[in-house]
Amino acid sequence: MTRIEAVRFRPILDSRGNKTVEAEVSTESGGFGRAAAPSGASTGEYEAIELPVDEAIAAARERIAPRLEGREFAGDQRSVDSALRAADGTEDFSEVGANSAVAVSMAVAKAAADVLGAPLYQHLGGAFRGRNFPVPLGNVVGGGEHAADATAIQEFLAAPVGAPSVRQAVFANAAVHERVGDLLEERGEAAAKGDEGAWAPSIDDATAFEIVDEATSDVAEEFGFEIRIGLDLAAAERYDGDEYVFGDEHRSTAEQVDYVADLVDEYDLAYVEDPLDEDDFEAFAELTERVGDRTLVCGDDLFVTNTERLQRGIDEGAANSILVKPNQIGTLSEAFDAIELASRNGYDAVVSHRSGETEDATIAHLAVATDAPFIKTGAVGGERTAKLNELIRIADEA
Ligand SMILES: C=C(OP(=O)(O)O)C(=O)O
Ligand SMILES: [Mg+2]
Repeated sequence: MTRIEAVRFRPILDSRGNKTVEAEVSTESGGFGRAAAPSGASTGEYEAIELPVDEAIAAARERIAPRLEGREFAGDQRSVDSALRAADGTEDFSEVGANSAVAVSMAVAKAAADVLGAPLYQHLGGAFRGRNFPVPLGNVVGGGEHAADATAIQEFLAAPVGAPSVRQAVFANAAVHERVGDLLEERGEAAAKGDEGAWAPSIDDATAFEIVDEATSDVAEEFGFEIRIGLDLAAAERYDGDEYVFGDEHRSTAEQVDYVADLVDEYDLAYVEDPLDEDDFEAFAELTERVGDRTLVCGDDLFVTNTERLQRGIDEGAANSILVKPNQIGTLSEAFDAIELASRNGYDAVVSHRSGETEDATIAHLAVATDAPFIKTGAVGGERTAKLNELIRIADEA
């Protein structure tokens, strides 16, 4: 296995036009990997810390590069990720920035795959991976922290659970997105797009449900397989410490549980992410008890890809699914650990993009490498299709 020779950093643009960290890793044998950190807008309180980009890069040059260059082997991802932890020395990567750490962690994995001459998913997951593909959850209408003056619920997702292939699932989500656009136009609702490429019309959540329900039914009929609806309520952003405030609606915690449980039944939801506040394991557990047999109750801000928080959730029955965002925790090894802990305990992992993204397609490989049952990475837009098209390519070649 080959030693890391050099680690370089530069600021590049993300999809919101903000600066983000790109890392490049080269190995003594000529292997090369490049990766970039994504960035959230509706970030969880317990996520690893994203530092201002120039600060993160300066810290990484000073603290990360010397610990890896000439010392670590590219193929030994766990040792590399431990070195990143040691270079930082905090629990939350607040010294070097989770943005620097995750960019390096992913770039090292790509360099190691390059050395092997194997696709990244195979380096990460082994020779027997590449047969199963995640169901892509496609954001078709949204607001919340991702768009101003749009729906209160952050993401309305198409969930093509009946698709016979990942390619058909990806195309179906794009078709739902297009159909939603047509329906909005028919209603005279001019709509811009939010950060993830979803339509961001100035309509209330009830109207969005009508439109997404119609669009998913139309496209399901056209494609000939089942397409359900999922949601990311991003409820921590809507909880004021006393009530949930979604548009004009104010709800107590008990009312929020009732509201989401009713939505699950009314719209046959396949998936509800962050339906409740990130500190309220108990209310999560109550909702999961009520609807967990027929829908995925997924923790994003609740778990922040952190195995300690996930273990607490498992112990308390708080959910049955976890969102996995490598930059929430800072290393690929720890994202892997979260997925493994989840699957050992019957939790479905949903590997996820962030609202601020780049062309980096690592998460597509991560999902295939871990046999994750779902991936959430938008429906349209170049930084989203980078991952979706990568899935199609992997499926083609695998
Ligand atoms: C992808 C999401 O958004 P962000 O990256 O803004 O946290 C999410 O909340 O699931
Ligand atoms: Mg979320």
